[in-house]
Amino acid sequence: MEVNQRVARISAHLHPSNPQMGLEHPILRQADCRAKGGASGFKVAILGAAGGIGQPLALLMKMNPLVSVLHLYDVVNTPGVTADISHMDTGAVVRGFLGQQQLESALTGMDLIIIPAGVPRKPGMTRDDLFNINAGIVKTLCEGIAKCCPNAIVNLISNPVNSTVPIAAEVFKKAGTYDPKKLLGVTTLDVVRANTFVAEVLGLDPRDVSVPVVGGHAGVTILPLLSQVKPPCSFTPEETEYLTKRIQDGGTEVVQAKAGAGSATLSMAYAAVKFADACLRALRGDAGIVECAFVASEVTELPFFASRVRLGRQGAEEVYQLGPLNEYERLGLEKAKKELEASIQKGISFIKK
Ligand SMILES: NC(=O)C1=CN([C@@H]2O[C@H](COP(=O)(O)OP(=O)(O)OC[C@H]3O[C@@H](n4cnc5c(N)ncnc54)[C@H](O)[C@@H]3O)[C@@H](O)[C@H]2O)C=CC1
Ligand SMILES: O=C([O-])CC(=O)C(=O)O
Repeated sequence: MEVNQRVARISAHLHPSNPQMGLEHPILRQADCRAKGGASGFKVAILGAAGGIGQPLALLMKMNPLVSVLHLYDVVNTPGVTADISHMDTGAVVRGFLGQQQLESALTGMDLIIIPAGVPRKPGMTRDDLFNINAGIVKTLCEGIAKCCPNAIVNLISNPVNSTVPIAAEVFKKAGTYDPKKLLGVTTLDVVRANTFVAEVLGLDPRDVSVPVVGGHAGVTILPLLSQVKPPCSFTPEETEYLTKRIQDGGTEVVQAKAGAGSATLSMAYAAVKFADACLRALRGDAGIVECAFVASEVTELPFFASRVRLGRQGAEEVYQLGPLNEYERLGLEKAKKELEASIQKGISFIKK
């Protein structure tokens, strides 16, 4: 076949959102290459991929050997981010999608959807102050998921997580696609921080420390269970107070340090990849994978709660009880539940109203 004919044929097969489209490469076009791509592994989409979390998250997911196809969706800047990341010499094939009209193409066929879309906090704001903007964004994205990939596992990062997870659940219920096991609010950053701060106090390597963090993802709803730290250890009342507060205020610490330039992005991308990788290993069939996440729950009287969950092919296949709490943690739990109840209700009402 003449090169010109071949290029014409291949151009017709290029995805309309391919960021390479319009770039005139000499003689050989991208789709003209012999690589098949996506032969084995999972298909992952990041929604909000051009943002502060989205970009490093995309970078790290492109490095994950379990990912065969990586879709990057945002309402701005995905062509540049996609072109950039697609040059990394790792296995995943990267495709970019820009704007609402390409949302369905971005979602179709995906196994795992990670959502860091939405506005971040500025100093003086609570996560709940983001509700008015982010609730609508999460609703639209979840409507797309219900339509195009209703069986995908969803990792929801957008704040306020305590309300956006109930919003997503209501959207899926309305569409008749809700599977509570597959909707997971990402609270891994709380665990990552807790491991780091506890390791600092104990003089250990953070990689050797595991702290369960339960409840939710905002202020007092973030409840580290310091009585259940592994390796087993004990804390003075002062250490307990310091650690609990620092873990609960970890997000605000970063928001203040960034002084108006957003909230945690790099540590969040790290945490999101840690969690997404656990979900992918579970999808592959690995046994014994346990992570904390904000999920539909019967652990308390609230319909959603963060606790340790066992991940499997279906998502959060088992939600673990909290285990024995000390007096400090019991008091913390009561405070957490009060605030959580209102945030969950706010999310549900946003869709039901
Ligand atoms: N769960 C957690 O532990 C954490 C959650 N977050 C939350 O993650 C969210 C994102 O934070 P950043 O990346 O720092 O914000 P950012 O503003 O840097 O990026 C957000 C991205 O979302 C995109 N976006 C806006 N509307 C969209 C839509 N309708 N569809 C797709 N994309 C859309 C924006 O264009 C932007 O690229 C915030 O809500 C933040 O509060 C942040 C840190 C930790
Ligand atoms: O604090 C924020 O707004 C972002 C966030 O959720 C975190 O860093 O934990």
